[in-house]
Amino acid sequence: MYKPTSSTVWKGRIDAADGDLGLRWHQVVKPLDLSKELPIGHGSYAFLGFCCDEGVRRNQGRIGAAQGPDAIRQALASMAVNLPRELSLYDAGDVLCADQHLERAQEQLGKKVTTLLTSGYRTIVLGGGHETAYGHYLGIQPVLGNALRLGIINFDAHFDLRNTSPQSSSGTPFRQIAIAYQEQDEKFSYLCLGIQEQSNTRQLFKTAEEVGADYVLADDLQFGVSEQVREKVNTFLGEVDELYISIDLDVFSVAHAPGVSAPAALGLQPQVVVSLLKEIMASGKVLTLDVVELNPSLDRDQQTAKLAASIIYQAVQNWC
Ligand SMILES: N=CN[C@@H](CCC(=O)O)C(=O)O
Ligand SMILES: [Mn+2]
Ligand SMILES: [Mn+2]
Repeated sequence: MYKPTSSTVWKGRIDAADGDLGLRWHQVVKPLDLSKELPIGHGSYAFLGFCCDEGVRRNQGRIGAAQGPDAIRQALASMAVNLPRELSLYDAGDVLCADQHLERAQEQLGKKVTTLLTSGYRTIVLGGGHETAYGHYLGIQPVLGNALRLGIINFDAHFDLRNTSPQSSSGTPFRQIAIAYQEQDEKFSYLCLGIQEQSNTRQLFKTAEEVGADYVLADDLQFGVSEQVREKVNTFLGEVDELYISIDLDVFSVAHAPGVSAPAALGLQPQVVVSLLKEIMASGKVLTLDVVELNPSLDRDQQTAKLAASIIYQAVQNWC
């Protein structure tokens, strides 16, 4: 169910003649074995893979996202090191989903996320289908003090608020979280950015309204970030104490992200997402982040994996 990362995945170009100034991420990432006692994180970044596409299978999608974490690592390997000096990168290995036991794998993911967060790391979970989000949330929840309000921002073409009956899947994580809030009689603070109108049924829009989900349509993000959208995001940021950011790669146009289960013909341009993401990361409220739904078997020349890696790079560079 858990395996520390293999050192062979972090490899890439070496600019030996440039010394420290020529370093890339594969030369500085350190392994972190979560089955042992952890050094204090001091705000360093820890990658944790969730090798799972059981939720995608249950959601009638195209499986292959279980191979996502290693494909993202390979693309991250060649990122240039421009990190603040005191911060380090760690790879905390992978949680695996065995024998279609999705719920067990999500619990395991949650435990590992809790361990990392309580030890002072900034977690970056590498999915996995979007079922990653419910496991991720299980790990965040115990870390929040009673007085702290969690906000969830999901960059996604889809609400992922499907009914959990007959079973949970990659289409249900935010419904599962909404139910958890409802059971506690607390407000569910969820903002979904990049919704494709034609890919979400009237039932999903109705559920979004019922659970109090807010959203911005992809149509309203096609030509940059308007003042209206910026205001909506800033109002949301102002109402919460901690943020969980989830980035489903199918929010991007298929021209940029072909390697996903459900590609979006009218998806977003990467630069629009990056500019919003930078502002959100700079809020000082981001606790943890995931990037999900990469299916390397559907990718084209690592295009989607490289986009995932570039998004993670931008998140790290702008994480305050
Ligand atoms: N993770 C969510 N996936 C989408 C899939 C849509 C599709 O298959 O077209 C959803 O459930 O809405
Ligand atoms: Mn999704
Ligand atoms: Mn999606």
